[in-house]
This record gives sequence, structure tokens and C-alpha cells, in this order.
Amino acid sequence: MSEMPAAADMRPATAPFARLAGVEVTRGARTVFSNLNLTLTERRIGLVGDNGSGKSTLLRLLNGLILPDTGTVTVEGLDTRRDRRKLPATVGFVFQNVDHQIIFPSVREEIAFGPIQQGTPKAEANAAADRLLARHGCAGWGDRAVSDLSEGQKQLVCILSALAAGPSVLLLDEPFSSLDLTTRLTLASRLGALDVTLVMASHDVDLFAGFERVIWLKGGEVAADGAPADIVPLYEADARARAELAIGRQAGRAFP
Ligand SMILES: Nc1ncnc2c1ncn2[C@@H]1O[C@H](COP(=O)(O)OP(=O)(O)OP(=O)(O)O)[C@@H](O)[C@H]1O
Repeated sequence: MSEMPAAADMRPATAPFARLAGVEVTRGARTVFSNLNLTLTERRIGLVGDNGSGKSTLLRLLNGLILPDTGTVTVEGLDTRRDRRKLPATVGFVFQNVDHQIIFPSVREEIAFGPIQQGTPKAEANAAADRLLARHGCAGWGDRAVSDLSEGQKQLVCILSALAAGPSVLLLDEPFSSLDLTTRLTLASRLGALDVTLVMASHDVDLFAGFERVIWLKGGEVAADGAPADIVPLYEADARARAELAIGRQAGRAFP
């Protein structure tokens, strides 16, 4: 299992980088958050919770992809409603589903897109993309068609694209689910060492061992919030208890 190490030489977190105040969000017919209040200060924050508990919605609130129906969300001093256009230069996002992120045919174009949007000349952005690829063991990938990559390779390209834009906050939604163990361990270690604030949702709770804070979401509410060593066992015990209950109910019934 992969464990993301704590960053050693990182500037200490002092002021909050994000705040959610009185946030209500409805998606479709469902109220996901009814009054969510969070202050985020730590440089390594993990989100855990069952499917549908609100992890992706919280990450999308932080990058302005979803705006609160009521309440406010501020990240690095930017109000996600008022300053939406400034957010992409500050807040990077790695989607759970690579097809929601990748828009260009070649790997180099995909990675260079963010910096070009921010005003970097194309040749410079392309050269930086190639250097970034080489640093992550993907030298020569620049001209490759994204459509020819495996799911895990696409996931890696998505992570590198997010990093290329030089965000100060990186939001990761299940970023390693398709990566092989070697790439997962390498990338987790590299991400852990970056001087960038990370907020990551994952079902792979071992990744949070070096984190400073884990928030457990349950049905759109914060069920527990604190140090990984305290929160992860609570979540696991709760998940196991509910699984045992479900298995007990199923006992004797034929599997459909
Ligand atoms: N596009 C949508 N339209 C309507 N409802 C949605 C939409 N996306 C999510 N939801 C609902 O919002 C709730 C929270 O979903 P969300 O994707 O934030 O959960 P999650 O914790 O990230 O789940 P997972 O672990 O499966 O990724 C769920 O009840 C889900 O059904």
C-alpha cells in the first residue's frame, strides 16, 4: 500500500487557505450540504467517506466548478463566485474521471494548456511540459496521442497537467485509482514533497498516514475531523460495522 510522506521542508501553515461558510449545495433533487462550515489551514488534508458522501462536491466547491446555493467559499483570498476566473491559476484540480479533464489530442498540448492560458509563450510552455514529463519518468511522451495511453497513464498526464500550471492549492479526487503500484508510490512521494497545499479525496486511506488532517464526510456532514491517526480508524470501524450489518441481512439470501 502506498503512503504519502509528510513534506519535510515545507513552510508552516499559519493562516487558513480556504473557508466554507454556511454552504448549502443542491445537486439534482438532492441536498448534498445543508450548512457546511470548514476552515482549512493544514498543507495536507485528506477527505474520506462512503460513495456519495460529498467528497467530490466539496473539492468542486473549492475550485469553483460548483457554486454554493447559499453561503460562501473562499480559497487563497479568492471568492469562488466573484473571482471565478482567477481560480484556475491558483487552484489545480485532478478529476476522478480522466475523460472529464483531458481535452487535447497530444500529451504535450494537454500539459502545456494551463501555462499557455496563463500567458506563457507556447514554445516555452511546450518545453516546460517536456521537462516535467522527463522528471516524472515519461521522457518522449510529448507527441503521444492521449487516446493511446492506458487509464493509469492518462491519470498521470492529468496530475502533471495540474502541476504544470503551478497552483498553490492542488485538489485531487481519487488521483491514483488506476495507477500501478510503482507509479503510485513514486507519485505519492513526489506530491508529498511538493511545496503546494494538497486536498485529496481517496478510498486508499493508507495515503493519509503522513497528512496533517483528515475530514470524514458522512451523508454531507462532517462526521469527524482531526489527525489521520484518530479519524481513519474511526471511519474504518464504522465502515466495517455497516458492512457486517449488510452481510448479516444478506445471509441466507441468494446473491442476485
Ligand atoms: N451531477 C449530479 N447530479 C445530481 N446529483 C449528483 C450529481 N453529482 C453528485 N450528485 C449527488 O451528490 C451526492 C454527493 O456526491 P459526490 O460525488 O460529492 O460524492 P463522493 O463522496 O465524491 O462519492 P464517490 O466516493 O462515489 O466519488 C450524492 O448523493 C450524489 O448522488
